[in-house]
Amino acid sequence: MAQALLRWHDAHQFCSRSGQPTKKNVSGSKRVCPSNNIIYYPQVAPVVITLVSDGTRCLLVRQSSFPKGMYSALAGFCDIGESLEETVRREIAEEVGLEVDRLHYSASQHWPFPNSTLMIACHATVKPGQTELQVNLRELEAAAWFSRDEVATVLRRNNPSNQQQSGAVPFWLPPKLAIAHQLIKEWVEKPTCSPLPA
Ligand SMILES: NC(=O)c1ccc[n+]([C@@H]2O[C@H](COP(=O)([O-])OP(=O)(O)OC[C@H]3O[C@@H](n4cnc5c(N)ncnc54)[C@H](O)[C@@H]3O)[C@@H](O)[C@H]2O)c1
Repeated sequence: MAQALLRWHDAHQFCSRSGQPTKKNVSGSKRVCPSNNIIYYPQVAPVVITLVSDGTRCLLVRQSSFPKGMYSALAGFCDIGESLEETVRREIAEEVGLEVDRLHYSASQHWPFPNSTLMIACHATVKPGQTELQVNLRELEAAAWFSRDEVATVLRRNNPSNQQQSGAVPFWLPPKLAIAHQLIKEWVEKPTCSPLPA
């Protein structure tokens, strides 16, 4: 958190209107341009992270930038003018070609890597008959459905070095501090996170 704020100050040394140096206030909560009094506040970008389920399986994805073997939930930045629900539906359609049936909020987290984001975690369901993936390979390296048992096993042994030794688990999940981990754990532990359509 402190590092994220320091990085923001470092990147906002000059006023974008006057080009003059900006000044940090005493608490570090903003910067002001002395020549025109424009105030700059630290920015936080909203990002939705969604665990998609078809009722019995969940969808995990990987990007080529992820550490080797790691799979996670689907994340994406909110575009200007979008509601969180619209972002979730758009990202899932764009990245894996699925249509969201139901959606509910789980939790949120400030994530400072590499810049400040507010992660908004949700569970989404798709209809059981509509689970065929069309993976957007410009965004993702892979995406696949995993059963509750498979994910529960990986969560129990979620340490990449353990897995290299045992070779028993084919992938691993984000660490506990990441909201992606909490979202996946919640789905494994609470079957109500993925209600089937009535
Ligand atoms: N805490 C967690 O559990 C967790 C899990 C997954 C992702 N994340 C974070 O969520 C963020 C987004 O994840 P991702 O996988 O989409 O990331 P990404 O870094 O792959 O970004 C995807 C694309 O979004 C665009 N982008 C970058 N910054 C943007 C901004 N401020 N506004 C709009 N678009 C922007 C860029 O074109 C980028 O290529 C990253 O910062 C990532 O670290 C956190």
